[in-house]
Amino acid sequence: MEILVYGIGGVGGYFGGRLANAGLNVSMIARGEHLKQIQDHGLEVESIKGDFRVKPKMATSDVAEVPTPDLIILGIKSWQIPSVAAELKTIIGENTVILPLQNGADNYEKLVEILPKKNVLAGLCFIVSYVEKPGKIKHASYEPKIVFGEADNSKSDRVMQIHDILDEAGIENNIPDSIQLEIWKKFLFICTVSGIGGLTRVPIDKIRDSEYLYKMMRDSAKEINEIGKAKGIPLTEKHLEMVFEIINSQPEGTTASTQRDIMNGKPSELENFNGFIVREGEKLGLKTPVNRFIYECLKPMETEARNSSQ
Ligand SMILES: NC(=O)C1=CN([C@@H]2O[C@H](COP(=O)(O)OP(=O)(O)OC[C@H]3O[C@@H](n4cnc5c(N)ncnc54)[C@H](OP(=O)(O)O)[C@@H]3O)[C@@H](O)[C@H]2O)C=CC1
Ligand SMILES: CC(C)(CO)C(=O)C(=O)O
Repeated sequence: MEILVYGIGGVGGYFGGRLANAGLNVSMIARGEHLKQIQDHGLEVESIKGDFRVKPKMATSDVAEVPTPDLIILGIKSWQIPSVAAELKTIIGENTVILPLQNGADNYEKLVEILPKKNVLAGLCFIVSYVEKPGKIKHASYEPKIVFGEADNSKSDRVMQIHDILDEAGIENNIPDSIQLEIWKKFLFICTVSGIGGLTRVPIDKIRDSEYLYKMMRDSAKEINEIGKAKGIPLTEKHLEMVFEIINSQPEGTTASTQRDIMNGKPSELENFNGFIVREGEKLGLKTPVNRFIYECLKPMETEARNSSQ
């Protein structure tokens, strides 16, 4: 099986690295100094699950150079999906399967606006990892896991085959009964903590310590839950409570990856998180005042981050 991992950051680098290290045919799309280091010295992964260095079958910045992939794993940020999907359209084969691992609730929908539905799966992942320096990925904490499935949640031969490959590479994975519910459960958590975390610029324990901010976080989560429900996702009050159990059990100092991007003045997934909730609320006729407040407060900084990264 030919596997292409597009985007060798925290997520693509860890999971792509594990697959390559298991001896699978993995090609990697990276760029700049990171690509050069991977080409010259292989990809280094320092992980709480064991360190390794691996030479992928190919590392390039040009998708046209890679063999037609059977499986493409997307390790890019969610706002990069439209441009990357347009690029992939030129190289996929009849049976290529594309697996997105991004945070965000509408990555599948964005992909199928550009790519044939039959080529696209839905998915997400759990890990805390990042590019420590060009050529090196650091997996700092969290038991890594991929959750994925067909859009109709059928246990097709191809998802079972991917499940076997992930198992072979020692990557914990799960094909749930409803991938849409799993995506929204994670989104409910990540959107809740990232927006308010990015705005207050403090870790989760400091937000928990403030009665005012904790209530604001709950109100934000309630709005996200309502939007999900209105879109037909079987979210309930139980899911809201589960998210707050997770929030309440996070150790001191915890920040989410999107919150860190916001705090570091980098382009972030703000548009795909709180911005998405605001726009969906408008479409559905549901008010989202807390998410709008967070979004509008962070938007000028996001615009500046994007302008200065070009
Ligand atoms: N990191 C984490 O711990 C977790 C992240 N997630 C989610 O996973 C997704 C990916 O996040 P993460 O891995 O942290 O992001 P990173 O920024 O670490 O990785 C994205 C990578 O894609 C590369 N890339 C983007 N466009 C191109 C291109 N055209 N050509 C070549 N390379 C490209 C980037 O390169 P460059 O740096 O040059 O732009 C970067 O190396 C996000 O949706 C995030 O929310 C989910 C769970 C945990
Ligand atoms: C919450 C966590 C660490 C789980 O994978 C995550 O997705 C993120 O920080 O982006």
